[in-house]
Amino acid sequence: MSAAAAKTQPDALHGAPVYQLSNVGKTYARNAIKALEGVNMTLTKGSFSAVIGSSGCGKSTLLKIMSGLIPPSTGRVVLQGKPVTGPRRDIGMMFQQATLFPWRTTLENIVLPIEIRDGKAAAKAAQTQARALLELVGLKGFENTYPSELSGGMAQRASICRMLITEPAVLLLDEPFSALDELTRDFMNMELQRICTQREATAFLVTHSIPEAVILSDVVYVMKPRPGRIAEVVEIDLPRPRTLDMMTTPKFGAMVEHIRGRLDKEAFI
Ligand SMILES: Nc1ncnc2c1ncn2[C@@H]1O[C@H](COP(=O)(O)OP(=O)(O)OP(=O)(O)O)[C@@H](O)[C@H]1O
Repeated sequence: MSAAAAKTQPDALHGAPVYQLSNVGKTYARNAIKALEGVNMTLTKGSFSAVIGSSGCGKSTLLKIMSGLIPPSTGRVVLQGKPVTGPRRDIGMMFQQATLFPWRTTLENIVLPIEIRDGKAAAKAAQTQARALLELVGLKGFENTYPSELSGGMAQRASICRMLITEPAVLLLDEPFSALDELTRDFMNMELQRICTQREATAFLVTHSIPEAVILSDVVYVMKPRPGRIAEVVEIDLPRPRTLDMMTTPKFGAMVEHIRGRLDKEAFI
């Protein structure tokens, strides 16, 4: 077998289970498309997982079900011991675009989830925490800046703060840095790793990039389409913290090649 350890169930991750998906399936009633079938997955505390697969294999459907935005047709999703039946406070999400409100300062954008949830006074009280988060992501001094004055990478870093302000148990990341140039994206991925490690966050990333999945993850789920399913679970046993230098090592290359070989051709970038 190649350097990538192909297994049906990862055993290097012994943390407490945070997210548990059992036999999750989804058939869209409108067109009877079976978008997902028999998905079983356990994310453990502090682990970083990525899902990779060709366009239309069900990645977004999986993320929507995990976040409680849509219900599964079959199976169960349990987060921190409670079934996910709708959007939840302990789930943080991040998307491709930063989606900051242009009329609010960086600080005001970051405390917005608190304001929506608990009101203006709570949002004001959360400003101290927001300032600490801005420092964590290297945006100290940009508290009163408006989004139009931030670069793409800075805006995404502000989005990370907005996601973290509610202290979610899990981070669901839908290609958060795909709109950024390659250098910024690599840098942001290392930042993401640092933040996740520091906060012991459990993260789940949807990506089209095999190297990105490998450099960030403890486990990579390879999906196949029609019906969308997990074809293989690949454990990534590179040491932590990961560094960009690792991407040039033979071991990293072997893992990328292994996953590439498991994917349909249209998944390549
Ligand atoms: N709301 C919907 N109604 C009906 N069919 C849908 C809906 N959303 C997705 N599908 C179908 O379900 C399948 C999986 O779609 P999904 O968006 O989950 O794939 P994906 O892996 O995220 O794709 P991409 O990488 O292109 O974003 C596709 O065949 C798609 O056409």
